[in-house]
Amino acid sequence: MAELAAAYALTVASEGVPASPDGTADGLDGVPDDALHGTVGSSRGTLEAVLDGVLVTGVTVASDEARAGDLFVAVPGLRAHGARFAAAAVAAGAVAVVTDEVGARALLRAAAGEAGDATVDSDATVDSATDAVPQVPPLPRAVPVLVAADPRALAGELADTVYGRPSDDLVTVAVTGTNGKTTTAYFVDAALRAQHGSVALLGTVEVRLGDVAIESPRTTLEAPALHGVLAAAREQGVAALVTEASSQGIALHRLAGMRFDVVVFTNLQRDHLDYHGTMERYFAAKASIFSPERAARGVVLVDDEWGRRLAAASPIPVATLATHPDDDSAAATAADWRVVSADIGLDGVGSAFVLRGPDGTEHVAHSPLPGLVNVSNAAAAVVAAHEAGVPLAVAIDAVAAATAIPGRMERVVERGQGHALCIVDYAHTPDALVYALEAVRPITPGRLVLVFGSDGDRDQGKRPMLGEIAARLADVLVVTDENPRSEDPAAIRAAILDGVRTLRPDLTDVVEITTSRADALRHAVATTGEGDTVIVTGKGHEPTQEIAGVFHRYNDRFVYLEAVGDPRYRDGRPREVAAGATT
Ligand SMILES: CC(=O)N[C@H]1[C@@H](OP(=O)(O)OP(=O)(O)OC[C@H]2O[C@@H](n3ccc(=O)[nH]c3=O)[C@H](O)[C@@H]2O)O[C@H](CO)[C@@H](O)[C@@H]1O[C@H](C)C(=O)N[C@@H](C)C(=O)N[C@H](CCC(=O)O)C(=O)O
Ligand SMILES: Nc1ncnc2c1ncn2[C@@H]1O[C@H](COP(=O)(O)OP(=O)(O)OP(=O)(O)O)[C@@H](O)[C@H]1O
Repeated sequence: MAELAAAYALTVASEGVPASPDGTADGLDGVPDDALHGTVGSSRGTLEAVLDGVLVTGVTVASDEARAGDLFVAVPGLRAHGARFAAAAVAAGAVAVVTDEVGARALLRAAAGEAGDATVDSDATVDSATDAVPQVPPLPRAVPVLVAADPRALAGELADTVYGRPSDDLVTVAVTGTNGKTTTAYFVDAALRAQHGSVALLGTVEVRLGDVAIESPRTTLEAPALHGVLAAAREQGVAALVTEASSQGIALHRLAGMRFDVVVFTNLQRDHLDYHGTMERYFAAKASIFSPERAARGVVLVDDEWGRRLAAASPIPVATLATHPDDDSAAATAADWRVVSADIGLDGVGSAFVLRGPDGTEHVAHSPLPGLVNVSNAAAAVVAAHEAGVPLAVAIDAVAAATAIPGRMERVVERGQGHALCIVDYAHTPDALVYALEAVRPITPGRLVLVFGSDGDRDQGKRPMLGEIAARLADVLVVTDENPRSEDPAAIRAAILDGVRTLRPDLTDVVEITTSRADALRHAVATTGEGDTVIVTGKGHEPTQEIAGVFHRYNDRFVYLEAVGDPRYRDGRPREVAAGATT
C-alpha cells in the first residue's frame, strides 16, 4: 500500500485542519454513484493508498464527481481555486485534500473562522505569486489537507498510485494532432481489438470500455478519470487502451502518470490559438508527449513541416511515416514508412494504398473511409498498431474492416429509392471542409449539396472562409446554424454568406434556413434525388445543439433518417425519446 505523502513529498498543511483520526468516511450523504468512474466500471475496493493515515480509494479534481474515499485535488483553476469546492467534495465523501499553498492557507483560515483576503474574488483566477488567499467555505469534517507545489501536475501521478499503476498492465497508445485524432484512434482500436479482443477507447465521441460506452465529457479525460478507466479496464481483462490527446489536455497535465507504449502525431494546422496564443506554443504542447516520461516510442507523420521538426528533435525513438504519394521531399523519401501509391476509391467507400515498410517490402492496405486524409489516418493507425505489437498483416486487415465512425464521413442514407446519398461529417475547420467536399465530389454523379453553419463563441475569422470554400466546392449551399451558443445565429450566418458572396454575388443556389438546423436538413433531403449527395458538416457525432446556454438533444443522423421516412424517428429524434421530450 503506497504512502502518498512520503512518495510525493507532500507536506501537511497544519494543525488547523486536523487529520481524521480513523480515516473512515461513514455517515455520508449524497454521494453520487453515477460519477464517470462509476459509470464505466469501478475498481473501488481493490485500489488503495494511504495519505497521512487516511485510506484513499479514488482521486478527483471535480467536487461534483467526488465519492466516498476519494482524494480531492484542489487545483488553482483558470476561473476559480479548487479549494473553494473542497468543502463540497468532503461533504460528498472525499477523505483528504491535496492543494497548493494558497489553497491550504484558504482552508486553514476558513477552519479558524477567519475571513479570506477581501480583495480576492473567489471566482477569479488566483495568482499564487501574490500570495492572495481566496475566501472559501470551511470543510464540514476534519480531513488531512496536504500541500503540493503543483497539484494539477500531481493529480495524475497520485491517481496512478492510488489505482495501482494500471497502465503498466495494458498496451497503451495516444494519438495527437490537429486533425484525424478521432479517426486514427478508431482505426487503432480496430487493430488492437483484432489482436487483443477487448480494448478501451477514449476520445471526443465516447468513452468505451470493451462493449460498454458512454458519451464522452471531453476529448482527453481528466487525469484521475483516465487512471480510473485504466484500472477498471485492467479489472475487466481489457488488454489495451487508445486515447486521443488534445493539446489542452496535454497542457493541463491530463496525461500525467501515463507512459504510453506508442504516441502518434498526425499533423498540425491552425486551431486553438485562443488557448495557446501561438503556433509554437500549440506545437510545443503536442510535442511534449514525445518525451521519455510520457512514451516509449512514437510514430510521426512527416507530411507537414511540424511533423518533420518533431521527428528531428524527438528525444524518444520514432518511426516516421510519409502518407502523400506525390510528396518527393527529402523527408518523405527518407521516411521509415511511406505510402507510395493510393487509389482513392470512386465508390466513396474507401481507398486502396500501398505502404512500403522500413525493409522496403510493400503491403497493400485499405482505408474504409473516403479521401486521401483517411489514407493518412489508416496508414498512421497501421504503423502505430504495429509499433504497439500488432502483427502488420493483422493491423492492415483490421483497419480495412473498421466499421463506420460516428459522424466521420458517416453514410447515414445510401443512394437509392429516390434518395440522395446522405453523409454526416465533423469538418468544422476550413482545411477539413475542403478535404470533406473533395472526397465526396467523385462519388456524386448529380449535385453536391452542403448543409452547414459555424460555431458561436469560437473563431470568428473562419466563417467567411467556410462560406467561400463551400461556394467553390459544392453545388448547392444550405446555410444554417451549428452551435450558436451565446451569439446571434443570424450574425453567424451573415458572416458565412459574406464569404459565399465573394464567389456567388447573387447567392445562386444558396438557401438560408433561419428556423432550425433540422429544417435545413429536411429541406436538403426533400429537394434532392438519387444522383445527388447531401453532406452536413460541423456537428458530426454531437448529441446536442447549444443555443443560448441550453443544450438541446440533437443529432444530424436522426433528422436524415426521419427525412427519408424511417418510421423509427419523429421530430428529429428516436420516436420513444420524441414522445417524452420537452427540449
Ligand atoms: C479551458 C480549460 O481547459 N479548462 C479546464 C480547467 O478549468 P479551469 O481551470 O477553468 O477550472 P475552474 O473552473 O477554474 O475550476 C478550478 C477547479 O475547481 C474544480 N471545480 C470547479 C467547479 C465546481 O463546482 N467544483 C469543482 O471541483 C474544477 O474541476 C477545477 O479542477 O481545468 C479543469 C479541471 O482540470 C478542466 O475540467 C477544464 O476543462 C474544461 C471543462 C474544458 O471544456 N476544456 C476544453 C477547452 C478542453 O479541454 N477541450 C479539449 C478538446 C479540444 C478540441 O480538440 O477541440 C478536450 O480534451 O476536451
Ligand atoms: N488526417 C486528417 N487531416 C486533415 N483533416 C482530417 C484528417 N482526418 C480527418 N479530417 C477531417 O477533420 C474532421 C475531424 O476528424 P477527426 O474527428 O478524426 O479529427 P480530430 O482530430 O479528432 O478533430 P477534433 O479535435 O476537432 O475532435 C473529419 O470530419 C474530416 O473532415
